[in-house]
Amino acid sequence: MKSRLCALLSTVETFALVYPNYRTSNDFILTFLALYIAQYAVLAVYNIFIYPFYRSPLRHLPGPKNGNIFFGQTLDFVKAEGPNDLLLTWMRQNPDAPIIRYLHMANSEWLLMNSVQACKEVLQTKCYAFEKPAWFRRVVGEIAGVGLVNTEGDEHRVQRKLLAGPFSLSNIKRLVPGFNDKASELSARIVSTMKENPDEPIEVAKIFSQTTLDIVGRAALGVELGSLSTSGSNFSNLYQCILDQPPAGQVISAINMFIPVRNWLPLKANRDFVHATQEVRRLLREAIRERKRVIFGNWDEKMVPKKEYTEEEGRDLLTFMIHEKSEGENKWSDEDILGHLLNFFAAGHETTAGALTWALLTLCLHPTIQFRLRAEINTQIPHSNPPSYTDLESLRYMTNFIKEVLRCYSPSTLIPRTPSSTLTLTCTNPPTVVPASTTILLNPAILHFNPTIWGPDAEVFNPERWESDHESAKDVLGSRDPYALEAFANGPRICIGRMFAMLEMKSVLVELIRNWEMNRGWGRDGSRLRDGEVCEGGVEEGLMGGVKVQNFITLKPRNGVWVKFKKID
Ligand code: HEM
Repeated sequence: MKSRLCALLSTVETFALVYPNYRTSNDFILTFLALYIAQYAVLAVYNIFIYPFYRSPLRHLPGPKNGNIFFGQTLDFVKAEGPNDLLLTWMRQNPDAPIIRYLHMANSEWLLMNSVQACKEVLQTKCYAFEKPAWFRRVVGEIAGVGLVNTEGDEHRVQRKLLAGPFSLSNIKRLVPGFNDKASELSARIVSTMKENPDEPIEVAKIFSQTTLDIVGRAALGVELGSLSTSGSNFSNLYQCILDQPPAGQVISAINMFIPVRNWLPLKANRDFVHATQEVRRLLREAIRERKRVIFGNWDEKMVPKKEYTEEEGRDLLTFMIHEKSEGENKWSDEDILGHLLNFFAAGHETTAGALTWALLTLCLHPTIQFRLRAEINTQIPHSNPPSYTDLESLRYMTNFIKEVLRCYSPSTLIPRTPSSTLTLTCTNPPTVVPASTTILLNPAILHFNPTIWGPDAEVFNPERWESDHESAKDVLGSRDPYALEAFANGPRICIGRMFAMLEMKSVLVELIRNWEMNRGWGRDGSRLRDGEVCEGGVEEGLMGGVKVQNFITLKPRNGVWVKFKKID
């Protein structure tokens, strides 16, 4: 926009200045370039140093005023310990402000939605007036491809409606035996690891990541990826390379958000990342082609799908998509299907693994909660068989526990949007006019820890707050609003896999809590305890118990979470 305006102005001015005394075409080119550069520089100075401080309609909103003269708060974000730290500080300074404004790179304005009403307006009432920003689409697109996560407007509505089928409750219920199988495999993995070192703690973030990758693999592709059982499985190695980048890779990814450097930077960290994303795509393309061949048989024959892939009961997501969208006017290409598969893998695996990791951290920090969950499981599911869907749904305290984990440790930290044209947000008084392309940020943690929504104990882990008759419920009515829990976002773009994730987490936790007593295997600084060492910890350690988080786009432990397992006879 800026460059087009400058080009237009410079062309008009060049004609006005050069045409009356025209000598050579060089006069035109040089004059145009000089005018263009000068005007671009003036406009840039205005946008960076004048507009945000003296002209912007957003400049009166509350928020930090101590940013760098050019980078705004960007450097503070880079230096922060974790992804939520700065945002939480601003929320604590302005708990009642529906919107907090801060400045990013080149003093671009960002608005943080800090009330239930503000989030509702962005995610529900005006959902389709907002889009995901270009930089976010670029970052997510590298990992999650182009599918539901990245589409907008009517296209999103149509895709969402179609995918609602495989993600419906009746379909998700069928996946419970698969979740249980993987949960038992996880237990077996703990047993085998303990055979080598019976008293050593085990790092759980990695094994949860392998477990959830296998679960999505089975649900999406109908295949066994073997991440949990085979150390060094190809698929899990590739995802590890994509999601667990070395520091150099993380810096490149951060730069790539704003300046697209990915395709030409000849550094090893970058080459490894690019190779891994391409290899995942190649494997999935192969899976799509192979499945089409199996479903439709030889292309020369009449296209009769094989029976096992047409029956509702047996369909995984890939089969569903091929079957529903291989014909008709708006049929999906292999690349469309690939985009959705990448979405499911990226959106459904690290998030759930993160939530399970934090769940284990809290079980170690609160032995009484662990005890109560075990008692509930033993009462509600007295048989030792794997739990059915009904068994899992009967666990009320477990449901509250998982909701509280998602509240206190939301794996997603970044839900950004941008208005496609100037619009007004009515959650403030007076209403706030938001210019097109301003970045709007929803961060679940700032909503989840806001004392005006959750009460004075907002930063305390307490599953009981989810009980309908809990004593504080009447005082903190805001917490009863469905929009007060933002871990899965809300509105028409709410996480399509939330029922999948809830059942998957319950299945894994039932297996672990039933069979294992779990204790803290990390010290006060979050590092692994060595043989015989114990750490008592204490309340002053707060929600994290000394475990440090990575400054990343999901909430991840920096050095893992170390847990000591003891088999229950
Ligand atoms: C604890 C686990 C999970 C959490 C915390 C989580 C969180 C989220 C959030 C916050 C969004 C909204 C993002 C946005 O609008 O910018 C989202 C969307 C999405 N999630 Fe999840 N998710 C989880 C599990 C899953 C699973 C298991 C799957 C699939 C197997 C999945 C698939 C998706 C997809 C496809 C979208 C895009 C929906 C749309 O735009 O319509 N998620 N998730």
